[in-house]
Amino acid sequence: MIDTLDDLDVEGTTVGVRVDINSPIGDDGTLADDARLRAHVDTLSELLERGGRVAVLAHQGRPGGDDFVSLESHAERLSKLLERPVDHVDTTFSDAAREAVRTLENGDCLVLENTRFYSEEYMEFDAERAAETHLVEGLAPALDVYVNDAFAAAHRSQPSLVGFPTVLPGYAGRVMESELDVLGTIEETPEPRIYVLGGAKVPDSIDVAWSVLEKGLADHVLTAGVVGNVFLIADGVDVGDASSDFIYDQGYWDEIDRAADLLDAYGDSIALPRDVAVERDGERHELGVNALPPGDEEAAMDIGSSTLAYYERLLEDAGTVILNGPAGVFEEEAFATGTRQLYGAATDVEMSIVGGGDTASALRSLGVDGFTHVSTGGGAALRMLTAEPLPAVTALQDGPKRQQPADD
Ligand SMILES: Nc1ncnc2c1ncn2[C@@H]1O[C@H](COP(=O)(O)OP(=O)(O)OP(=O)(O)O)[C@@H](O)[C@H]1O
Ligand SMILES: O=C(O)[C@H](O)COP(=O)(O)O
Repeated sequence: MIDTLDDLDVEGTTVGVRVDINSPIGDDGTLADDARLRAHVDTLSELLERGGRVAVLAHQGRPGGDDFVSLESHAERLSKLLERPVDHVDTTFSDAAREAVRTLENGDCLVLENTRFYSEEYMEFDAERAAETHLVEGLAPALDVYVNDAFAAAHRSQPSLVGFPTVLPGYAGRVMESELDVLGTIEETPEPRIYVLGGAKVPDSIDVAWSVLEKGLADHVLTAGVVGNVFLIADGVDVGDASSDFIYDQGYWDEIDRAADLLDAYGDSIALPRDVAVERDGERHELGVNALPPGDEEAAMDIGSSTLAYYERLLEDAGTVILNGPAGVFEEEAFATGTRQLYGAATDVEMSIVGGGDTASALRSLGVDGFTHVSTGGGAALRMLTAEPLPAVTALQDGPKRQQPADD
């Protein structure tokens, strides 16, 4: 059982709120897309309107990456979205950070610096050990309670996610609550249950396929995108040099053996593309798998229309469909057809769940909506869709194991 904001007496309480606003960053090093910030507006507004004193904690990027930047521009954007001043503090758990948190008044909000600027935050710990990190020991004394709204990072067992709820009373924010409501009950969703696995994260998709087929969660797994191409190769189809080289370059060659093992074990439940679309003379051109391989330069960029018809027929009988990753290179209009149509057909299923933040923004750009639930998380949603526990959720469930360090 996890406490939510309904269980929290907010007025006058200093709340550390972990959000996931890890976002695309432009060439100038500032925020380029605010979709993830918008997702947390309900939680933050509610806490502020109820008289909370809010210190926002978040990570941005990974060390060494171009998107590993300060949260200053995130704070500026949050200020506009929340329609109130939101200060940015350029440290996370120093004296200055604690002082800024302690001087918050009811209804005030500040953003602490990128948690991953400190090396401990890029490590995975068990919850007890995470509670002993500099970040948690340094900041917890200035907080009364901890709210975790960062569903999209909940598959990480990093200090800001599992350490704070070990020393402070922990609550799920509104994003976390709604994600858990839907994704935490995947085993109870209407059957038959179909998983559609597309996109380019082949190892993750094969992990999901193994897990959901082994556990009997999936009645069918439909493959598309690069995942579909890997399954075609595993089934003995020559998808051509261009697609094979792409799979090899991504380091996914070993995945073909894993896909073949999966076909041996659960072949009857796994659907493979029956045709693919390539670019020929500058246009979309469809080829049945029997007509493969295509020309040397022609990559399989989308599923074709007979695959779509086949998958749509399977979806007609589904009670629940869970989708992750696009069916093709949706960024190019000629190859967006598979994603638009397949995801469109999924909206007619009684329960339709989309896992994966990037897929969600792709769907918005393609004008497809009407799903039962679109998750804010990529890796976290995938893990939940296999009915595996998430460390940050377990830490909230377990509750504080010991007293928070004393305020000085
Ligand atoms: N047949 C294909 N060949 C090459 N690239 C493909 C093909 N099908 C899909 N893609 C690419 O896959 C990418 C998206 O895959 P990915 O697995 O990262 O999905 P995602 O929705 O971004 O996942 P998440 O939200 O979990 O990050 C897109 O950029 C798309 O162009
Ligand atoms: O974007 C995400 O999936 C989350 O913010 C987690 O980020 P990470 O994969 O860098 O831990």
